[in-house]
Amino acid sequence: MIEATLCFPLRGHDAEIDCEVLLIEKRRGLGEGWYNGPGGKCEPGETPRECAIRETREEVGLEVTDLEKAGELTFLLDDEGHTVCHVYRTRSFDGQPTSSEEAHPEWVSVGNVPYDQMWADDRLWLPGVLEGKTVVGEFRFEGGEPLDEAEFVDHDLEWDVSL
Ligand SMILES: COc1nc(N)nc2c1ncn2[C@H]1C[C@H](O)[C@@H](COP(=O)(O)OP(=O)(O)OP(=O)(O)O)O1
Repeated sequence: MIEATLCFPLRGHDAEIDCEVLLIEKRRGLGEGWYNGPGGKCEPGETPRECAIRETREEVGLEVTDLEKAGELTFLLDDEGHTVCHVYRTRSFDGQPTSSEEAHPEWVSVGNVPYDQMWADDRLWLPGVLEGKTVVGEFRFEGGEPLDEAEFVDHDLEWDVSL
């Protein structure tokens, strides 16, 4: 199974109206053309936390620290484990987000996240993660590779878990 990460840098106050999340518009690879958090696949010997920090640096040039684990998501494709994705959020970072070949960054109000331009599962778990909750989820897709062309069919979620 692929091990991957997502990192959601946050800025502003906790109130939904003031708080913004850094999303990327993915420019290549899985989920190309959709919005997501910075992230990617773990390299051999790398912890998920190290991966989230490296991917955020490589994709948008931001040095994130004090990552808080917010979720563990398993994506199944045709009943087989495809990807386990470790989700982090943080309010600590240095630098200004800049575009790379992989990603175009954009600060978005947490009340205005473009779920209609994101993976179909995101609207189920990302709002809670942006509110500060923790989640473990399993999401089933059908229709064969690649995952971003498969159909999202079903899910299970457990909130406020210890990660
Ligand atoms: C199935 O639902 C998904 N939802 C969300 N929000 N994100 C997902 C989903 N499935 C995969 N992802 C994430 C996990 C990774 O952050 C990216 C995919 O990363 P990619 O395959 O592009 O990995 P990289 O290491 O960045 O790419 P290279 O191999 O080109 O270096 O999507």
